Amino acid sequence: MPFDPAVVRASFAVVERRADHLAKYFYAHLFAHNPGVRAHFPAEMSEQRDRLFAALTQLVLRLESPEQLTGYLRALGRDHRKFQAAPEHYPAVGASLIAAVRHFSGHYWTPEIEKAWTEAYTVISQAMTDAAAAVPADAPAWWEAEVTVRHRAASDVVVLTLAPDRRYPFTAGQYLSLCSPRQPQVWRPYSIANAPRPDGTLELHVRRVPGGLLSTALVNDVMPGERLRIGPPLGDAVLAAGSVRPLLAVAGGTGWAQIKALVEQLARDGGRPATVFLAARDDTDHYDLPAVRELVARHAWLGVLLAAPAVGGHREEAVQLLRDGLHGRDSWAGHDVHLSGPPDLAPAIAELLLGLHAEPELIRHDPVPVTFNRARPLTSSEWFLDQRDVAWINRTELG
Ligand SMILES: NC(=O)C1=CN([C@@H]2O[C@H](COP(=O)(O)OP(=O)(O)OC[C@H]3O[C@@H](n4cnc5c(N)ncnc54)[C@H](O)[C@@H]3O)[C@@H](O)[C@H]2O)C=CC1
Repeated sequence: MPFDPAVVRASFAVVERRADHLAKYFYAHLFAHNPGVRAHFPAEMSEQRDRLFAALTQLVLRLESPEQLTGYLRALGRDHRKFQAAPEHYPAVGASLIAAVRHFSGHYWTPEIEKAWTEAYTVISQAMTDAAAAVPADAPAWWEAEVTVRHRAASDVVVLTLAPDRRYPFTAGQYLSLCSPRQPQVWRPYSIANAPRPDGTLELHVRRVPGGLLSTALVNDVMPGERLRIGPPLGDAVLAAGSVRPLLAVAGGTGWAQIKALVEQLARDGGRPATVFLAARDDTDHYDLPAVRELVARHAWLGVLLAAPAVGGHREEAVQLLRDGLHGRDSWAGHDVHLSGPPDLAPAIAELLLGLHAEPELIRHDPVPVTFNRARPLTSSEWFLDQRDVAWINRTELG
């Protein structure tokens, strides 16, 4: 490896708590030095700030094992064609990223650190530009897709059917990114909720997120006949090739979308024992029950357990119900495990299942977004003041 990941990580730890300021500085630097790039970003930048910057820094910080990231970076590079990202944009973004970290590092910044960041970023951008360049010239950077069906499945959830304008090859379990002309340049990921269909249509489950630009437009405003833009399929939380193991899936909320696609694919493949836990905030939040019942009625190998408290139940109650349900079995050894839901679900449920003998290499889920450690003290004096549990020596006991 040309650079030392530990150097990069240690240097980021110095500035991590100021991630908000870093992100602002990063975009200000990028747009000031490259005015043409501004048009590639949404008009409203507050939500965007966290995204690109967080994604970038997380990539740099995870570079310990570039071979693990290779597939991901390749997919990311192909996906970025939808932003009309050109090779010349990559050095511009890298320069602004490094300028931001340098600015907030103060006297901690050294030529060695700068070299490590530069080399780490080069590995990432090279992998992404190579991947974009390797895509056949006639392959689309994005697809146009018409909304053909819109079904309000719960007060804040819609199930959309999209018809892409060209063949859209994907594997059940993958997700795509979506953009509406109602919110230009705002791309958000959604799981494809079906196995590939002969008519090529795609099902998406969208919950309105408070303050969410795209989800609000999709749930409130988008109507059949409207056109959306979709990026290439992403993600590798697909069924293990050739597996005959029984399957356990845990879905929270609209995380059901991904699991539904996997169940459909299992059915195509002839079926094998599958247990699905479907968790929701409360009974009324189970939004796709007719489809769930139909799948269960049709496939004897499929069992679905609904876990949701009565209306008015707390989130903790919902989480506990799911945990109790999974504890209903002493061992999940030998199961292919798929987890899909809010960001904290996969790590929490994976940990619980490992305690119930699930095998780590058989657990699959989409990457979990990492949040910055804003609690990290800025200076050594802050660190000292932050230590609430000072282990004072109790002289009477000593005596
Ligand atoms: N729409 C889509 O295609 C997909 C959405 N997602 C994600 O799914 C999430 C769905 O959000 P909501 O419906 O608002 O979910 P939510 O926050 O209401 O959670 C749904 C249920 O999951 C369970 N749960 C949540 N966290 C848990 C934990 N730490 N341990 C155990 N159980 C837990 C609880 O039973 C909870 O009621 C979003 O974060 C979305 O990004 C994931 C994959 C696909």
